[in-house]
Amino acid sequence: MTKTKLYTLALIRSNSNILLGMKKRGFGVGRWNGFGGKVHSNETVLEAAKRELHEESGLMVNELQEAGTLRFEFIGETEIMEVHVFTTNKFEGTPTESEEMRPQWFPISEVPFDDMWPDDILWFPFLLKGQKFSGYFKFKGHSEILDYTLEPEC
Ligand SMILES: CCc1c(NC)nc(N)nc1N1CCCCC1
Repeated sequence: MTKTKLYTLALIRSNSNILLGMKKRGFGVGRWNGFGGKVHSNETVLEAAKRELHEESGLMVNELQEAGTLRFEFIGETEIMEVHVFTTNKFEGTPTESEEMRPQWFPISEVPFDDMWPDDILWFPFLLKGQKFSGYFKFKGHSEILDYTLEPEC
C-alpha cells in the first residue's frame, strides 16, 4: 500500500540571488538544495517549513509563500514523497552553516543545476516567475527521471 510522506522545501530570495544549501550528510548529500525536511506529526506543513529553514540555515521567517507541490516516486520504494515548496524574500538573520547544510547565495543566473536534484531545472522556472506549479516525478535511483508531469497550478 503506497503511503505519502510530507516534506517541506524553502527557497529564499534576495534581489537577484537565491540561497541554496550544500547537503553535508544523509539524503541528497553532495547536492545544492533549498532548506527543508520531514513534517512532524505535531505540526502543520507551514510550521515545519519554518522550523526546517531555521534549523538548516539559521534564518527566521514570519511568512512563506506557497510556490508549488512536487510528488516523487522512487522505483522499488512504497513511499511517495510529497514536497511542499515555499519561497520568500523576507527573512531575518544571517545564513549560518549547520550540521546538515552549508548555505551559499547564488545569482539566479548561476544556479548550479548540475549539482542539484535533476528535477530542479524543470520546476525552477515556475518558481522564479512566481507561477505556482504541481509536479510528479518517477525516479530510478537518485539521478534518472523515468517520466514526469509538471503544470502550472492556480
Ligand atoms: C528527494 C526529493 C527532492 C527532490 N527530488 C527527488 N528535489 C528537490 N529539490 N528536493 C527534494 N527534497 C526536498 C525535501 C527534503 C527531501 C529532498
